Amino acid sequence: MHTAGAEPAVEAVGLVKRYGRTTAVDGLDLTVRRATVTAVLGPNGAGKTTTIELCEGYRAPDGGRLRVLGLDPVREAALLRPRIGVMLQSGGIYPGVRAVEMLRHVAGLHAHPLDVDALAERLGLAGCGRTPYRRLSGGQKQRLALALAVVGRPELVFLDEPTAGLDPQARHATWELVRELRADGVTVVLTTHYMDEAEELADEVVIVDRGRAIAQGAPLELGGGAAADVLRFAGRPGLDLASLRAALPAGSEVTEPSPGSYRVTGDVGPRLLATVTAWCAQHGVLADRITTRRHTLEDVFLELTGRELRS
Ligand SMILES: Nc1ncnc2c1ncn2[C@@H]1O[C@H](COP(=O)(O)OP(=O)(O)OP(=O)(O)O)[C@@H](O)[C@H]1O
Repeated sequence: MHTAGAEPAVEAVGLVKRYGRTTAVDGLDLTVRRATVTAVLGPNGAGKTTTIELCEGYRAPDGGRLRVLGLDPVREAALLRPRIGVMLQSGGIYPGVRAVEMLRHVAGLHAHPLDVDALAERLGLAGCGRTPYRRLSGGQKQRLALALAVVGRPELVFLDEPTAGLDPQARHATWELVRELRADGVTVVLTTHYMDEAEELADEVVIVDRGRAIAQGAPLELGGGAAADVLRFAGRPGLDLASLRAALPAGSEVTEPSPGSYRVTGDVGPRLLATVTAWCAQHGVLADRITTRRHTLEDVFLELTGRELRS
């Protein structure tokens, strides 16, 4: 439907937003290509929601440059609003209004809306179509907010934590919808705390920390590809890492991100596992909860910031 234009869907350079003495967004750079899914990932308070609200034109930046679909989101809000879909985290909906009525009303404001009944059906809202908004469950409210964001067939959709608190079935229905939007040429920007969500859905992941984008790239590219693996184990705190490091094959690294929790990176295979357990045996350490897995975005975040993503 919408072809990928030359100009990005979102372009932020040195974006700044302050709330009193708190700098929520602190020189953030972000480029979102058209017809892609971009996941903005980061810990609580990193500035994700504020960034999205700036893009939507709900807040005015204190510094930097921001263009959304080539427009200034605040000064050209009247031109931008009809072209974007916004999923609000809460509020903004009259408590007495019925779910499907609301959806029909919003669809009616757009020239080429999606089919309301089909959308309600697939998001599991058909059964509660006559229920007043205030009586909907948290998950139903969330799915309605998603439906409202996309029903007008926008060019660009902002989804703030679209699957937070949803059950697995609703979560997968949401993912499916996001994939279809993308296939239809829609650009999707979503925030999430879930690594698997970012890895499943996103063409591009932006890791935000303390108001800045500290890394951006394709999930696999950021994760270092399948070759970069991690072995984790638990043991007593304060093990002699220098000694363990000396025993490991070249190219490996070991750290203790939190007391008693150890993380070994490198070519994780049977040899590395045997080396670690042999070292533990020699040093009277009962290694517990030994796991090996692919290097994830969570590991990338840890390496970039020295902190766990969810603290
Ligand atoms: N309306 C506001 N007034 C004052 N401070 C705010 C306001 N909104 C956000 N903040 C502060 O700005 C910082 C960034 O918040 P923001 O909600 O953008 O982060 P976030 O990454 O979306 O976090 P979360 O994952 O918890 O939703 C935080 O320190 C927050 O306390």
